[in-house]
Amino acid sequence: MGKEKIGVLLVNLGTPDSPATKDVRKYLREFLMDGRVIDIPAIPRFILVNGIIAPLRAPKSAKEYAKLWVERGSPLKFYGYDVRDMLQKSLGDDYKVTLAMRYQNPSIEEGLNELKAVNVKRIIVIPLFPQYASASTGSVSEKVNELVSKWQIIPSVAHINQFMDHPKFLEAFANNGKALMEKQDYDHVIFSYHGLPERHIRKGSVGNQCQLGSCCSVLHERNRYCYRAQCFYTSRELAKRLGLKEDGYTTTFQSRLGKDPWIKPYTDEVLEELPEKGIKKALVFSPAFISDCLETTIEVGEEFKEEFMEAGGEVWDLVPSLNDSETWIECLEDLVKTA
Ligand SMILES: C=CC1=C(C)c2cc3[nH]c(cc4nc(cc5[nH]c(cc1n2)c(C)c5CCC(=O)O)C(CCC(=O)O)=C4C)c(C)c3C=C
Ligand SMILES: [Fe+2]
Ligand SMILES: [Fe+2]
Repeated sequence: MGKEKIGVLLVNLGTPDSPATKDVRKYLREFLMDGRVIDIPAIPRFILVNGIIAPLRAPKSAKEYAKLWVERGSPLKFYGYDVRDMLQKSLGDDYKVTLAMRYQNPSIEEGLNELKAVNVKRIIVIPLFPQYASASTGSVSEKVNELVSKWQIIPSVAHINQFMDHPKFLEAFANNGKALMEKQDYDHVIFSYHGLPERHIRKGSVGNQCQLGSCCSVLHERNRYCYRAQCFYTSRELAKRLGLKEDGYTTTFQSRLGKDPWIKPYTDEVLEELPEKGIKKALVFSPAFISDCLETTIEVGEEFKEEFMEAGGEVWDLVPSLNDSETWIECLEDLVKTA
């Protein structure tokens, strides 16, 4: 009998199969029909997603995806494969590493089946989201549990549910920022995270103690899975590594969808006010994403840049994501080995 392996399942959010409107519509439908993403009852959700959001949004999003697409496809996916291969190489033959996407392809079912085929004795699931949110991390864990629970033999499964405080994660992002800071002086640094409806934070708040205000500026035992508090914590830790003073950076939230209030401050509102305060050269991090994707390259790198320039700004530089950096692979290796 060969030596039993440990399985590692890396899971990112997902991306359409192509930038064609029909594929983007299919992706949006699967994504937004997840009850952890649009958290309303299934029938109104079905009507909202299939009757309004997916048909209206798909053509516009498809144009954005066309700008993002390169010869190898969507960065979220091709960097995912590169990272899988690099991690497999550094972990060696005692492990089997697979990549999956929560929505579309390669599916979580395919990823798990690859691990089942080599009869892994244990599975370590790493949702590729630095900060915990029910809509991202929680959804991946729920899907993995649902699928594995149907297996005849259920292996032990460990879920890594956040890694925003891992020293290698912070070092990898800080290094990418420092490389730009060596070439250019910036007036201010913005840490722009994916947003969430405020309701999601309230629902996940232990004892309803989150007021969505300054309470999130301290991370402690009771709020340690508050997404907003984890984002502020990530900014503080990155700021320390970059040598920034408290007034040298701002934490903001982007990518609102729908009319409900999302967590504040909003990136687009903050950036418009910066030039009149004398902040004309901005460096922008997107530390909720481990690889370049639509929300970083297009939304931050192009759309926000245009808005900043129109408001009187001069420099708006996006820090590249972790992608296939060595320090990021070391972070993943350590997460696996200490799981
Ligand atoms: C960082 C983790 C993410 C959380 C939390 C999250 C929540 C969330 N997202 C939407 C709606 C959309 N997000 C879209 C793209 C997108 N979202 C994440 C990550 C998180 N989302 C990533 C990595 C991406 C990019 C994927 C890529 O292919 O590059 C989109 C699709 C793009 C668009 O049409 O603008 C939507 C829609 C909601 C509603 C939500 C929480 C409630
Ligand atoms: Fe999203
Ligand atoms: Fe909070």
